[in-house]
Amino acid sequence: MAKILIAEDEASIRRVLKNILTEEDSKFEIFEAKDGQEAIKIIESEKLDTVLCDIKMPKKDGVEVLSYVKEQEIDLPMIMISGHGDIETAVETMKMGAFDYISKPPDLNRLLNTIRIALSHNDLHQENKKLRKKVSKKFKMVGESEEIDQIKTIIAKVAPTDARVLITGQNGTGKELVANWLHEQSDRSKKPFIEVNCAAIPSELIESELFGHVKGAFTSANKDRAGKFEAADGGTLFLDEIGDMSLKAQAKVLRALQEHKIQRVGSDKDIKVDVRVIAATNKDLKTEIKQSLFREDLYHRLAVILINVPALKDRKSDIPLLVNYFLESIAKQQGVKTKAISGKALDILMAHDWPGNIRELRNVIERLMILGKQKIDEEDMKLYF
Ligand SMILES: Nc1ncnc2c1ncn2[C@@H]1O[C@H](COP(=O)(O)OP(=O)(O)OP(=O)(O)O)[C@@H](O)[C@H]1O
Repeated sequence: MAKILIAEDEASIRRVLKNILTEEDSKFEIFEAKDGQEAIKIIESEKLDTVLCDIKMPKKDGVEVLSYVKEQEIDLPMIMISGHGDIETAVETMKMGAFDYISKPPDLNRLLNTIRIALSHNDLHQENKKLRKKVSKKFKMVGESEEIDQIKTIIAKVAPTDARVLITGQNGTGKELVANWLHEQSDRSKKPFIEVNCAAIPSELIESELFGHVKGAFTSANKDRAGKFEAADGGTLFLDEIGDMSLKAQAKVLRALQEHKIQRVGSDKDIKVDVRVIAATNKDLKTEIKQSLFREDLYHRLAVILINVPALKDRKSDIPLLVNYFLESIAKQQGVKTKAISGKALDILMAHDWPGNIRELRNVIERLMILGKQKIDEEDMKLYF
């Protein structure tokens, strides 16, 4: 069953379009949005097959909705509807990647034809689309604060280059998300993104984990094994919690970065690797360097570009958006109806300092989705604050 969104501010046109579409196929599931903001919400929460999108709309116009779809890399054919005055804009939207545009008043045959083609385009791209959805959903970066905007701008500039990036920030702020975005927006996106959590691997195993080993290198090495550097060849290696890496492993990573070569543990054979390294830490590496716990030369190799992801308490204006996003995404995950939240309950969330940052916020919302009332209120909040 195809899901179609009609984004149009004029109720009468919405009604006409809806009638045309349901007459064409009673199995079409039609969604309606009366402005661009609503359209984006529906695009985020529904697996749509196509959108009929008016160019002139309040709040966010059709061009902004299209930009959103493109920025988020959502594979969704956008059919733009243009009025008299905005044919030129309609042509512009085609350049931006709109699927097609039709003029108002829409010609019935052309409208239905365009929708048919858009839907068959979807069939062809089904597999691809599923993959994309997975990516865009998993890596969605919600937030409109200046801080998040700045991070998105840096990512867009840095991602296509091979520059190494060091991401700093407290736990749960979204460092891994930033690393994922850098990979997804780079030319390496079709190649692997390999993550190593340096804090979770015992120091005696980290070298073998990163560089692999040959049979007999140590007692339990009963066969040759490639490490993460080799696994990430052509792609991106994300070294999370790099501040926890042993000095010995740091020396080896430094060599790998300088020479683009590694050696498996127990072997002196060089293996060439083409890997972009992105590292993250919640530690202050400058202090670690002073205490001789982190190599300064490695720091300079890693921190070509520095991205600091701010704590949630320093960008509280993003909380309402994040709350809505988590309410909807968790509801979808659990296959239940989403919940509303009262103004007072939201005030309580805004007043909290979120030491566990976005991860903590997500957990609280998840619990509220299970235990809270259909409209989450102050009473429900008493469970947590
Ligand atoms: N801007 C955001 N929009 C939506 N979800 C976010 C955002 N930032 C973080 N998240 C979500 O919050 C959780 C924590 O983020 P992430 O794992 O990237 O943080 P981190 O800084 O790498 O944490 P740690 O240092 O503990 O590894 C994840 O589920 C992530 O998807």
